[in-house]
Amino acid sequence: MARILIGWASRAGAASDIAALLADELRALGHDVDVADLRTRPDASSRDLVVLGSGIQAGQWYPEASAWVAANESTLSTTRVALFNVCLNAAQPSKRDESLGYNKAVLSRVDPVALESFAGRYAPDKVTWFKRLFLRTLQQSAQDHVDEKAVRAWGREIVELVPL
Ligand SMILES: Cc1cc2nc3c(=O)[nH]c(=O)nc-3n(C[C@H](O)[C@H](O)[C@H](O)COP(=O)(O)O)c2cc1C
Repeated sequence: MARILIGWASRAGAASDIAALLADELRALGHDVDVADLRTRPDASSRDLVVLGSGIQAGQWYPEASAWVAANESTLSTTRVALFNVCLNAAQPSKRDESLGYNKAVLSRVDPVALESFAGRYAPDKVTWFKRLFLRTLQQSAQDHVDEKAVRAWGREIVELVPL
């Protein structure tokens, strides 16, 4: 049984839903899983695997996720880490490199065993007027691409990387 922390940062709920799906999958495999909003500054120590995920705005992880990674850099350097982001570009296979590229800033601080980008959702009612203006320039309408099967499959993949 592995001790696993899944930390997430979310605005529209896609990254937190994905974190919950991963937790469900890993618990079903018999692992000990804590799931935490990174704003609560969870403890990274004594974990066999730390899974970190953030939604993306303007090509960046959310600030609380980047801040938590910076604050825990030294613990993470001796821990197996898997990273994922959640964005709309990931819904388009032709934009996979761009989507994975949104993890770049975090990669300067951690060396993950796995890296993923999941397709998220856009819910206009969860976005402020000012940010909707930004998105309109990207021509986005309401959409939900969260793919439960893909998320659960990645969960099974990353736990295989933990020697037991
Ligand atoms: C203001 C704003 C900026 C965004 N910028 C990007 C972007 O640069 N690239 C992208 O692929 N998706 C972008 N998105 C889409 C989000 O990444 C998507 O809604 C994702 O589901 C967010 O994760 P969350 O639901 O956990 O907050 C943006 C969304 C908003 C509201």
